[in-house]
Amino acid sequence: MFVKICGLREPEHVAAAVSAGADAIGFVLTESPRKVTPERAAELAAGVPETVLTVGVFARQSIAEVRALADVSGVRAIQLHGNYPVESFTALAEHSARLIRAVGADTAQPLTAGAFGEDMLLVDAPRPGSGESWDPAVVPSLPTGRWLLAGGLYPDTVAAAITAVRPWGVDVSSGVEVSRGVKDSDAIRRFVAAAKSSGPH
Ligand SMILES: O=C(O)c1ccccc1NCC(=O)[C@H](O)[C@H](O)COP(=O)(O)O
Repeated sequence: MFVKICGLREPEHVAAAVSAGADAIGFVLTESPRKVTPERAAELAAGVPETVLTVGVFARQSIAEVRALADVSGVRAIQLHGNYPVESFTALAEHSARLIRAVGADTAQPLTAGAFGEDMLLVDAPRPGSGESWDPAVVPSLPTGRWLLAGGLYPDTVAAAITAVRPWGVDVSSGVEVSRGVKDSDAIRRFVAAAKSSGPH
């Protein structure tokens, strides 16, 4: 089970995620209580093993801005929220080896992992980073393949969610926080352990 911990802002929480066995860590480079500067993301990512994917999270920014922020931060992957067309992914594919396409579970589009050339599809609540969950029963067809379940997951609920929808991976932000934008190392460890013990992909 691939596990991404998103919205990290402090070195101790990066260390907690990496030592717990997270596969990816996210830095929010767009408007959010979790926003960090690209320079801060670069500091936080320094020393993170290459086996852990560092992800820059973007929403409704121009591709030129995404490129510029990704360059300064040095993230190894780019996560795009906000109905970007396939051309945006094509343009960024030359820039970054790994792309994550984030969509709301309420999208009218088919949930097909890889349809835009992305490495992973992230199916999220309509309001990203809100801690709100969504009901898989209202989605006509869940994806197969490399897709991440996100939205309102917590250390105590992630195992049941994995059992219910069998994603390839999971992503969390609010569920490992003590207050909005403030992460908790113990919750990060508990989340990773619960997700990893829920079996393979
Ligand atoms: O986290 C944010 O504040 C954010 C802001 C704007 C776009 C995306 C954002 N987060 C993206 C993520 O990958 C979150 O981890 C994902 O939406 C799940 O969030 P949560 O429900 O809080 O666990």
